[in-house]
Amino acid sequence: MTDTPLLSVAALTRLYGRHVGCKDVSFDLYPGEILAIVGESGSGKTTLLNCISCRLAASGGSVSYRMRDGETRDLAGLSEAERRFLMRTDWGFVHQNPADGLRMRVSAGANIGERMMAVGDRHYGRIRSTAEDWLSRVEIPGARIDDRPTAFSGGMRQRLQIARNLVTAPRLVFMDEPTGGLDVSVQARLLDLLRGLVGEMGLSAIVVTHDLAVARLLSHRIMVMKAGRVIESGLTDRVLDDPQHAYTQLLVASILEV
Ligand SMILES: Nc1ncnc2c1ncn2[C@@H]1O[C@H](COP(=O)(O)OP(=O)(O)OP(=O)(O)O)[C@@H](O)[C@H]1O
Repeated sequence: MTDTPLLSVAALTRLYGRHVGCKDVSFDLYPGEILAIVGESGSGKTTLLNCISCRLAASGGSVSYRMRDGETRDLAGLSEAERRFLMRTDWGFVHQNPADGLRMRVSAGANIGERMMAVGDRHYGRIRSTAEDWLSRVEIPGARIDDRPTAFSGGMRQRLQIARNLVTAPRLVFMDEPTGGLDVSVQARLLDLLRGLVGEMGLSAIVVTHDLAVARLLSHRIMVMKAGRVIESGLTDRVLDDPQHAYTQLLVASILEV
């Protein structure tokens, strides 16, 4: 990890009319760091993730990002084309529902290949062999390369979505409940896989989850949200083993319905 943050979020706020989505959220994310955002349903996790990742306009505050050339830019100042380029090349976004992050009507290989082509790769042989390699990294048999995701199980679809996102070696990956819709046994395997890949590639990630076990396994740091605000943050083990805020104590004790 370096001394310069990859991402800096300052006083980020999103209102829906008079209703608070998230308010005054500030934090830095360093290269190689995994941050989990936790909190009960409606606490503002998804709103915050979408504002940070430029999928939703903020009502106030700022997000700055250190680009590949080393320059830190305020994301609100990027042109639409620059923002799209950043999303395609330097960022990944893993949705809870794989159908939101995959193209369901094209083959598994093409789902991976498309991302490579978006960053300029045009060599068919290399694209296909890289796609094969990534399928095996996410434990999908190479023989399924020409199958569409519609023919895959939920767990396989999610693993394909992960491969599609990671194949271009993004520097920052956003994940919204990445194990959300899966059976418990499938979740555990997927988490192991995800943890291995993220660690191996030294990625930075922001993971939204209502599942503290996911936060415990994946993240270095945790931010606890309630009613749109961050009420506690710190190293994951510290926050989960010794929560300071009464709400976090309830969350950890699983007394809250999350
Ligand atoms: N499009 C919208 N219009 C109005 N209010 C919204 C909208 N989206 C979210 N909200 C409100 O903003 C608050 C935060 O919602 P958000 O979806 O970010 O929470 P969350 O923690 O991600 O919840 P969940 O875990 O259920 O997805 C909630 O009170 C929600 O009702």
